[in-house]
Formats: sequence, structure tokens, C-alpha cells
Amino acid sequence: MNLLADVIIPIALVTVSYFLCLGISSLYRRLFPHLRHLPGPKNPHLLYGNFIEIAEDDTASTHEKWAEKYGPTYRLNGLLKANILVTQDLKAIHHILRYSEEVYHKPDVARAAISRLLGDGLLVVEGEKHKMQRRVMNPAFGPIQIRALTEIFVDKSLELRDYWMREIQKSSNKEVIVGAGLSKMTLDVIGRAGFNYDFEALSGGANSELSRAFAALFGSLNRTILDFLQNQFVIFRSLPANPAIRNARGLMDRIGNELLQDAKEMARSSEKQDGIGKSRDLLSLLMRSNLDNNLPDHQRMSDEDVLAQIPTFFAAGHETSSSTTLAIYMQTKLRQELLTVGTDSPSMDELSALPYLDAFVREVLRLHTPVTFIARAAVKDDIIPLKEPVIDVNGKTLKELHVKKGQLIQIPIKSVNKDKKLWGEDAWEFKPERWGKEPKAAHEIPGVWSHLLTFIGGARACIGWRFSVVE
Ligand code: HEM
Repeated sequence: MNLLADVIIPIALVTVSYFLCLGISSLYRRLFPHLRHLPGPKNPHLLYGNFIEIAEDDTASTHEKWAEKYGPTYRLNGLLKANILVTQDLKAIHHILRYSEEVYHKPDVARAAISRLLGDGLLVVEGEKHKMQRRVMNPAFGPIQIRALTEIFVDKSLELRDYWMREIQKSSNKEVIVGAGLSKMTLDVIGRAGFNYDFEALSGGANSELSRAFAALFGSLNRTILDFLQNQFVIFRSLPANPAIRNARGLMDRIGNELLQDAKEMARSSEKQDGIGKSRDLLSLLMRSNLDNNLPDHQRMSDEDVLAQIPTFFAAGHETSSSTTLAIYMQTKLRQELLTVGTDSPSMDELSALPYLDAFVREVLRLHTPVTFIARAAVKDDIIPLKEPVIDVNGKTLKELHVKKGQLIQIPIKSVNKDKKLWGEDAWEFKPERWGKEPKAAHEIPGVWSHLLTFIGGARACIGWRFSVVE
């Protein structure tokens, strides 16, 4: 037998043909996507598609403008001309969130990018692993556990007040950048409440090693061509990551490991102490739940999985919380109510009893939602029902959408939260007074909190929503 002619060449030919077919079908899908006849904007950039408009719009209102022009369901051009279905039709959103485990996962590109930065934490994992992590982590984010963190939120607020006073005194014209202080405060909060670590951002202490690692990590996001290629194409992922990411990950893993060992020790010793002196940060609670005797071994998280939650909490909980800074500009009426509270350190019950504060928080998180849209990809063919039929560019009326495996989807959170059809003509205005008498239509928004899509809904809803609302 001639090894080359009888074995190697046929195998090589089959392999090449296989990859050629894959390449051609992928190219075909890109050039002639299934939902290409939906209405939508032109492609302004061959490489970045309509993402360039989203990135360049400082007001983050591109989706609102597109919805006004094309209706609740339309098509966008993604990276390298990928076809993206965008829908703010509530029936469609309900369906997509309901089947988030079976059909609608996060796109591979997004998962690869997050995973390279943060590891395989809750934001990244899918399927059984997600269910398992979520089961172990849910108890740490329960109402009682979050209520116990109120003291940290209040302490850090007082520190923020003192920080601003110092900054005002230092400033020659008595002006300060309020956002910078808020960002430091939410960093300190997630450090203390998340994993009992003091970043000392507000006090300017020396303990800034970890915050520098995080800053380097997020500053390096998609900065190089190699990053871009590694996020887009599997084949490039085996190449070494860029040095900023490598260094930051190394530092983070080292400090993360120390935090993990501390949390483990605490969890074990508090077991022995029968509840006395228990640490209440999220990581310790997570460790305790992971070590629970009633949890079957195969459902426990590995050290590596637990470690990945540290940067995950940080990334998911820091900038999201501080980007609600806009609240600061609309505070006059709120201050009047808060001044009626007779203490600088109110309890959760005292805060919950303030009706205007409650409406104010809802309105800030409705109008200034930090996560403006989420992305999904269908992992199998499916039919998405629509409340409002869409008329395609050929004049055909579609009452439901037939999506193929691989279809990319965006749910424009902010645009739903500001939809005039749901909230009325004043939907784009900041009006805390609307709460308590919201239109019935808004009640159909399938969000985990307050009929808003801010923290989305379903099995992949934000695990930290209570944390954020209380903070
Ligand atoms: C105002 C603040 C916040 C907003 C608006 C927000 C919003 C969101 C949204 C929209 C998602 C879904 C992302 C997606 O599936 O593509 C999400 C997921 C997540 N959030 Fe938040 N978040 C906030 C604060 C927090 C905080 C404080 C934490 C942790 C301490 C946190 C932890 C997470 C985690 C771990 C996930 C992934 C959940 C899963 O997939 O099961 N978030 N968040």
C-alpha cells in the first residue's frame, strides 16, 4: 500500500473539502443572511458595521432613533457584515429571555472577549455550568444577605462626602468632578462588600495594587489588532495574549488566590463557630454555600471557578453602579426628603420608607441604564413570536420570525425603558413622579425588577440587582 497516495492524500482532500464547505456556507450566510429583508439602516463601515454609530453616539440613543425610524423589529450590520436582528417587541423579548438556556446564548465572540479578561465566571459560562454556578451563588445575593451590606454602603457614602469636601477645599474655583468620586466609591464598595478587600480608592491609601490591575485590564480591552483577531476567530486564541492582559491577569490571580484562601478559612472557621463572627461579603457567602454539607460534590464550584467570580463581580458591579452619576444633577427635591431623616447613618428600613427616594432610584435606572443593550446568538433554529408584525423591505408582513442557528440578536434595553408606546409621550423625560401611576403597557416589560429591562429577566438576569438598588 502506498501510504501517501492511499491514506494521506485522501484524508487531506476530505479535510480541505470540509473546511472549504464550511467557509463557503459561512460566507453565503454573511452575504445572504436569512433575515436580510428586514428593514434597517445601511452599512456605514465594512469592518465595524453599525457598531461604529453605536460607539460614536455619546448620548447612547442610536437604538431609540432606529426604533422610531424602522419600528420595534429591524436589522443591523455587525462586525464584518454579520447580520443582527434587533427587537424591542415585548413578546419577542419575553420569548428570547425565557429560552435563554435552551436557545439564546451569549455570542461566542462576546464570551471569548470576557473570558480572556475575567476568566470563566458567571458572565461567561453557559448551560449546566451556568446553572451550577448560579445555584451556588444565588444565596449570597438574597434579600437578607444584601440588607446586611447596607452598613458598608452607608459608611462608604460618608467617606465619599468627606472626599468631596476635601476636593472642594483643594480646588481654587470650588468645582469638583463628581463622577470621579462616585467611581472611587463604587470601587471601594465592591471591594469591601464583594470580597472583603479595601481598595482604599477614596482614602488614597497604598492598597491600590488590585485596582491598578483591573484598570490595566479594562484599559487594554480590544486595543490591539491581535486582541480583535483573538476575540473574532478561534484560530488566533492559542497565541499568547497581549502583555497588559497577561500581567494584569497574573496579578489578579495571585491576589485573588489570597482572597480565596482567606474566604475559605473564614467559611471553615465560621462553620465551627456556629454562626458567630461570620463574614458577610459576597465571596465569603459564596464559599460558605459552596462548602455546604448538603451540596452534592459534583455541584460544587472548583477553586478556579470561584476565582473567576472575583473579576466578574468587579467588572459587573463597578462601572455599572457608578455610571448612574447623572442622578447627582437632579437632586434638589430628593435632598429635601433626605434631610428629614434624622441621622447620617440610616438603616435600610429608614431608607425604604422614603417614597421619593424610591421613585427617584427607579427613574434613574429606567432612563440612565448603564447596560444599554445585550447580545445573544441562537444555538438552534427557532421561531420568535411577535406582538407587532414587521413589514419587510419587499412589503411582506411577518407575524413571527424564523431564525436560523447562529443568528445574532440584540435586545436594546435602554430603548425599551424609554419606549413612548409603553411609557407615554414623556418617556424620554426624567420624572420620578411617574412611579406609582405607570401605564399598564409598561407592566408587560419582562424585567426582574420594577418592570424595567435594566437588569433584564429570565435565567440570566443580573444576579446583583438587589445589591445595586440598595447601593
Ligand atoms: C446598576 C448596576 C447594574 C446593572 C444595570 C446591571 C445589569 C446587568 C445586565 C443587563 C446583565 C445581563 C448581561 C447579559 O446577559 O448580557 C447583568 C448580568 C450580571 N450582573 Fe449585573 N448589573 C449591575 C450591577 C451588578 C452588580 C453590583 C453585580 C455584582 C456584585 C452584578 C453582577 C452580575 C453578574 C454576575 C451577571 C451575570 C449573571 C448571569 O449571567 O447569570 N451586576 N447585569
